[in-house]
Amino acid sequence: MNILPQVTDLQDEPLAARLQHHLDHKTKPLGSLGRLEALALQLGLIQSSTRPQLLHPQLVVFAADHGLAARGVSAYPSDVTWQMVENFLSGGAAVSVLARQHGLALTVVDAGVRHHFTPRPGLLQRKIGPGTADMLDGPAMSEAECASAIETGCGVVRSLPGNVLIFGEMGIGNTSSAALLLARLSGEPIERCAGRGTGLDDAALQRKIGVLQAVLQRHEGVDAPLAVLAAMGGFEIAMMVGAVLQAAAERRVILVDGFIVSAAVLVAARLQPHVLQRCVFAHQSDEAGHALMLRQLGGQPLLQLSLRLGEGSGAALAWPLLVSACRILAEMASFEAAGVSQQA
Ligand SMILES: Cc1cc2ncn([C@H]3O[C@H](COP(=O)(O)O)[C@@H](O)[C@H]3O)c2cc1C
Ligand SMILES: O=C(O)c1cccnc1
Repeated sequence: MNILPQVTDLQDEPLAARLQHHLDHKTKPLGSLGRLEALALQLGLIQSSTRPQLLHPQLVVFAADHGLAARGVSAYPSDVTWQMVENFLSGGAAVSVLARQHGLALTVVDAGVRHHFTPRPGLLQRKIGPGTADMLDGPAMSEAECASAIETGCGVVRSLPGNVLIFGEMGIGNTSSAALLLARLSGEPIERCAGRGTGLDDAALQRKIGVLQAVLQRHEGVDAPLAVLAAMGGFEIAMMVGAVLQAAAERRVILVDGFIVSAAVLVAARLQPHVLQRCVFAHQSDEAGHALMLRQLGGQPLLQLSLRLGEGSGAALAWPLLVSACRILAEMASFEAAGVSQQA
């Protein structure tokens, strides 16, 4: 593979101090805007500015199918992947509604759905293959396919305008991939990483865990992030790894959705740790394993709404908080300017 995008350290003590000074002198008790203040500071550091501005936010949904889905790890059939892609494009999915509500440009990327789509606006055809292979039999994808997916993800980000990327995904079976990536990269037992996904009952969840255990055994000794991604990832996840690396290298803000997007961030962060400085974690999904994933990433989610959908829905819901954080920095008066008395 060509060289991965390089992600530099954003640490800038003088700028952080200036941002904190601005926040501390706004007309409010010290620290009273809580997490919004930390968010404002992070956005300022990403953009190297005391007046960060969010321009042309792009919501990008990566979609692909998974060979492992044939093993009964999801409550829904693989056909739902392409059917939901059609639904995203015709405007009827949750993420379509939320993108419309918030004025977010929505792009769907076919990273490897087992279906032929007719070309249309809003759809990028970037198929690596017709779904991954069954990872119980061998690697989900070859190293060449994995590299191609990562490079394609980089290219998708390069082709989009603006300074904010909001990532979402669609792919029946992909909570399995995400759980496997978490288990192998963190060393945590699969029982702590895997969840009900689209809504498995207790018995089906136990069967899913059994399948995932067998997958981990099949790929025993595979530890390097890119090898783990090829063995147990998905085309949409690998493409998101590239997209995250590229967005981070360009110092764009990355708004992370739920469990599956977080798994892509986990892989990207193992390759380039400073990626995490650009990531805002939108919410903590109800998918079991996401809390553990966020701990691994050192990420504090903005929202906790018991969502367990994916698509980028949680990220779209968190978007206005980023806008508010920027506007607080830009528009709120200081004690001095407003003539308000400071702490006694
Ligand atoms: C109708 C429908 C819409 C969805 N939108 C996102 N997902 C979510 O569910 C899938 C992951 O769960 P699992 O690993 O159990 O298959 C992903 O496609 C994810 O985005 C959906 C799932 C369904 C059924
Ligand atoms: O958190 C997610 O992204 C998620 C959870 C369940 C199903 N699909 C996605």
